[in-house]
Amino acid sequence: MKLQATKEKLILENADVVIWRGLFNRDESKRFFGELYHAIAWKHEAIKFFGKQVLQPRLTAYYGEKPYPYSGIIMQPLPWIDPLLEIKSKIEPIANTKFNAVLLNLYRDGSDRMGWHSDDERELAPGSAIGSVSFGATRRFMFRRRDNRKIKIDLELADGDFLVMQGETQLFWQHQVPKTAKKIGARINLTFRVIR
Ligand SMILES: O=C(O)CCC(=O)C(=O)O
Ligand SMILES: [Fe+2]
Repeated sequence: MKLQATKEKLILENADVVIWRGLFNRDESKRFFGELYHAIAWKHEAIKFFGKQVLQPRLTAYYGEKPYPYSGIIMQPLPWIDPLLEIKSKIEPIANTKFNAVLLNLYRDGSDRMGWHSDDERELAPGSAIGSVSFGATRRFMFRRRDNRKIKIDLELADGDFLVMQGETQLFWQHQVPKTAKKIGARINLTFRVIR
């Protein structure tokens, strides 16, 4: 039987965040995780952090049609490959958006993470959707308000989940994937974007 994905709308002021739980079923998620793990040109990149070069606490890759300045580096895209196009064509009608690039993150274990940030680079089409697909280990995903960092919300992103952030979300909120002491396996995250 084909499981229907369920849609959750986050109740968050000055934000538009929707999560489709299990948009990719177990078998699809397992296949995509394996394909991406092997086919993606994962890199351990240095970024500028308070003027210093530091290695990112995760592996990354960037594919698509336009360069993207991110955390003090300019990421040059690699050309689309099949599994990325397959995922993109599944999520585009759901997000009602044509994406032209994807940033991928590989969290090798619980100590890999992504710190607080907003995806508000000028090169991102303002208000456009960011479509985030997760495969592998479940990780915590948190939002906090930019003008009052005590206001936080916490959710979990699991294998096959699809999260869409758009509208004013990046203007008012930051998000992060914190590290965890739990013994967990790898997670692959793809954030599809619209670059101007
Ligand atoms: O791994 C995630 O779920 C978040 C990734 C993210 O925020 C980003 O790539 O900008
Ligand atoms: Fe982000």
